[in-house]
Amino acid sequence: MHNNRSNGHPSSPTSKRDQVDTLSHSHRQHHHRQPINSAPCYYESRKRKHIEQDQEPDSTHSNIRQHRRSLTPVPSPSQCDDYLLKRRRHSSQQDKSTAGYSQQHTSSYMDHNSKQRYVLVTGGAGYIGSHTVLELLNADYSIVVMDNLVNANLEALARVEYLTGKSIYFVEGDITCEKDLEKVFQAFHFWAVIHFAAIKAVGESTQIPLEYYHNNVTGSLHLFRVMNRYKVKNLVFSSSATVYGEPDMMPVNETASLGPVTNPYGRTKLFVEEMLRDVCASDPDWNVCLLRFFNPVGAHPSGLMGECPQGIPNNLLPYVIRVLQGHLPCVQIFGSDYDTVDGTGVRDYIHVCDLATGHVAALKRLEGEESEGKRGVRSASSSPSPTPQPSSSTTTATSSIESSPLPSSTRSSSLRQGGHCMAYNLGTGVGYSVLEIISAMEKATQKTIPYKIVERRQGDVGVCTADATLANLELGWKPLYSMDDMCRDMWRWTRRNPNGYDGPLIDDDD
Ligand SMILES: O=c1ccn([C@@H]2O[C@H](COP(=O)(O)OP(=O)(O)O[C@H]3O[C@H](CO)[C@H](O)[C@H](O)[C@H]3O)[C@@H](O)[C@H]2O)c(=O)[nH]1
Repeated sequence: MHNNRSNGHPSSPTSKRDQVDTLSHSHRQHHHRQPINSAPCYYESRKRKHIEQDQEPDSTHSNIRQHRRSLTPVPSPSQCDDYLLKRRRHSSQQDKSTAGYSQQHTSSYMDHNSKQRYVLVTGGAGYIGSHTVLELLNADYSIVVMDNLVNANLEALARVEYLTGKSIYFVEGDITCEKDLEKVFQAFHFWAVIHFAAIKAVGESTQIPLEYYHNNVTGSLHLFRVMNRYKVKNLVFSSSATVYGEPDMMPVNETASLGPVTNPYGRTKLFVEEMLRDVCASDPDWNVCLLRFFNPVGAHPSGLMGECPQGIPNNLLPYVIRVLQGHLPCVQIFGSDYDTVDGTGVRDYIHVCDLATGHVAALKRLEGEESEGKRGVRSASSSPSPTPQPSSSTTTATSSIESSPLPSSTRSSSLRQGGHCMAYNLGTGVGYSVLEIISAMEKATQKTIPYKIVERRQGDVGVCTADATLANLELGWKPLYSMDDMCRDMWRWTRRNPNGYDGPLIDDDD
C-alpha cells in the first residue's frame, strides 16, 4: 500500500571509480542531500534552511547574489567523456573544493551589455527550466536565470554552459519578493519572460496548501506586476494538464472545460491561468502562451542533465528509477482495473527536451506577435503569426520546431481568451500504461523491475492523453523523442549521476 513507501531501503554506496567532484562551493552552501526516506514536507524544510542561510541583519531578501557565469566555450560539446576530461584537468589545477566554476562566477553580472534584449527565465535552474535554457541558448537567445535554488541546482546551469559553449546570467532571488524582481528588471532589459518558478508536488500541496498558494500564486502575481511596471508583456507560462481536472474528452484538446481540479497544486496553476486571461483581457499589449505539460520525463541525451527528485518520488518514472537503483523495494502500481489496454493507468509521457523546444517555439511565436504589433498589423482577431524559422542549431531537438504552415484555424481563434492569451497542450498524443512503462524501462536497462498491484491512488484518472494538434499547427512544434528514448536517456543520466547534481559524475559508458 501507499504507506509502505516510507520503508524504502537506504541508499546503496556509489561506485567511486573515475569520479570528479563537481560540487562548487556555492553548491555546498545550498544543497544538503536529504535521506531517501525524508519527511514528506520537503519544500518547507528546504525553504527554512535556505532562509536561515541567507538571513542577514538588515534584510532577508535584499541580498540577491549575483553571478556572472561563464565557462570556457567548448567547440562541439555533447559527450559526457569530454566533459569529464575537461573537469579532471580543471580539478587538477585547482583546489578540489573549488574545482569547477565557483570562483569565476561569483563576480557581479553588472558587466552585461545594457543594450542587449534578454529573456528572463524564472526557475531556470530546475529540471524543465534548465533543459529549456539549453535550447534557448542554442536558438541564440540571451538569457538571465532567476532561481531561489530551493529545488534546483547551479550545477545544472554549469552543464548547460558546457553543452552550449554559451554563458548565462544567473541571479539568486525569489519571485515571492517583489524587491528581488525589481532589482533584476532594473539591471536587464527584458523583452520576454518564461515563468517556471513554482513548487509542484501534488501530495505535498495538500499538506501545506498556503505555501503552494504563496509561492505559485502570490509569486506569479508579483512577477506579473513587475513585468507590467517595466512594460515587459510577453510571457510563456508553465501550466499543466492538471488544469483540465477530469477531462471531458480524450485525448484532451484546449477547448475542454477547465477544472474542477482535485488538489491545491493544480488549483494554483489554474488560478494563474485565470489571472493571465484577465490581464490579457484588460490590456491588448500582453502576449501570453500557456503551455500545458502532460507527463514530463527523460533527460538530456548527453547524460549530463536530468531530474533530481527530492525524497521519495511521487511520479512513476522517478519511482521506477529508485527501484532500479535498489533504494526502494518495488514499484507499486496504483490500480489494475481501469478501462485501459491492461487495466493500469495510461498517461502521455513527453521527453523533457521536447518540452524545452516547445518553449522555444512559443517564444518565437511571441516574437512574431511582437514584431507584427510593432508594424501595426496586429488586429483584434489576430490570426496566427508566422512562426520564424528555427535558428541553425546542432542539437536534434530544435529541429522539432518547424516552419509553421500558417494556419488560421477557427479552433485557435475561438481559444483566444482575452486579447492575446493562447493555451497549448504539450504532449505526444500517445498513451502508455504503467505496465508498458515498466516493460520499456526493463528493455532500456536490461534489468527486471519488481512490482505489485495495489489499490487505486485517490484523484487519479484512468487515461490522460493530449491532443497537441494546436501546438503543431500554430507553433510549428512537434515532439521527436520516443518512449525508448525517454527511458534510455533517463537511465543514462541515472548511471552517470546516481546522486543527481549533488554527487559525483560517473564515467559510465553505455
Ligand atoms: O508509484 C507510482 C506512481 C504512479 N503510478 C501511476 O502512474 C501513472 C502516472 O502517475 P504520475 O504520478 O507519474 O503522474 P500523474 O499523471 O499522476 O501526474 C502528473 O501529470 C499531471 C498532468 O497529467 C500533472 O501535471 C501532475 O502534476 C503530474 O505529477 C498514473 O496512472 C499513476 O497511477 C503508479 O502506478 N505508481
